[in-house]
Amino acid sequence: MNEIAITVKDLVVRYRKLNKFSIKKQLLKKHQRDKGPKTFEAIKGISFEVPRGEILGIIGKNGSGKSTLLRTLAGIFSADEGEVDMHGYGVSLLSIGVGFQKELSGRENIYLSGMLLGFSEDEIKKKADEIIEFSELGDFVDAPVNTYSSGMHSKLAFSISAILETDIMLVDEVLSVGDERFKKKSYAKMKSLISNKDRTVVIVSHSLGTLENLCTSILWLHEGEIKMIGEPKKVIADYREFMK
Ligand SMILES: Nc1ncnc2c1ncn2[C@@H]1O[C@H](COP(=O)(O)OP(=O)(O)OP(=O)(O)O)[C@@H](O)[C@H]1O
Repeated sequence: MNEIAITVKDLVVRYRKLNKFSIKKQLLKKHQRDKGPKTFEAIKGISFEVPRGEILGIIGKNGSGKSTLLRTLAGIFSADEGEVDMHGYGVSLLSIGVGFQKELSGRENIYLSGMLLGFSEDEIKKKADEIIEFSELGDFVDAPVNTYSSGMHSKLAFSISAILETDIMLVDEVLSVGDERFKKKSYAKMKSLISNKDRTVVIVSHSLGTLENLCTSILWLHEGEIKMIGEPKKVIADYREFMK
């Protein structure tokens, strides 16, 4: 089966650079004209394809563009140039710190996130108890999310995406969510989600050992460009050598 789940073609993603605000300059009324380009290119025209069922790991040093790429695949950022095609598959992003309405309760956010992922209210209702149980939030599930600790926040985020399974799962560094026990539990859950041969997974992580175990292919991103893509052992070995 050689079906393609994700196509990325000549993708460019830019951030707008904010003018630095300086109180000192304001006070001295010294306005300096901002020189140089107004945008920063985080992804510089990359192309690759992910076949259905593949588990693609993305590695690269800090600031190389991994999260930017993942968020573009998730549709949170849009391409400034080029294109991203998820071929009509349902996509969810497992990530810490995105997507909750903080004044709403955990339970309300389960419904909201589920609907944003394209599930019906009935489908979410059927899975809600399982999500709450997996998240270990207990009664806190009915408290506003802005009262949660960061650990509770990420446990809920993980549980929603992990229980409401989608065809394509994008995973951003959540392999280390919560305390030791939850970490083990979420890793096991990830493994079972990944083991579904129809599911396509893209994982961003700095845990090279974990990626080598989980992934069928690795993409090494370097300063917004693809340095290497291919067999996990080979790419990770070269990356380790490079990072020495
Ligand atoms: N909101 C933003 N505005 C401007 N520049 C940004 C913004 N977010 C990220 N960048 C820049 O884009 C580049 C890529 O960032 P990104 O977060 O994608 O890197 P990363 O590979 O995920 O890094 P890390 O391993 O540290 O998580 C970095 O140079 C970063 O400074």
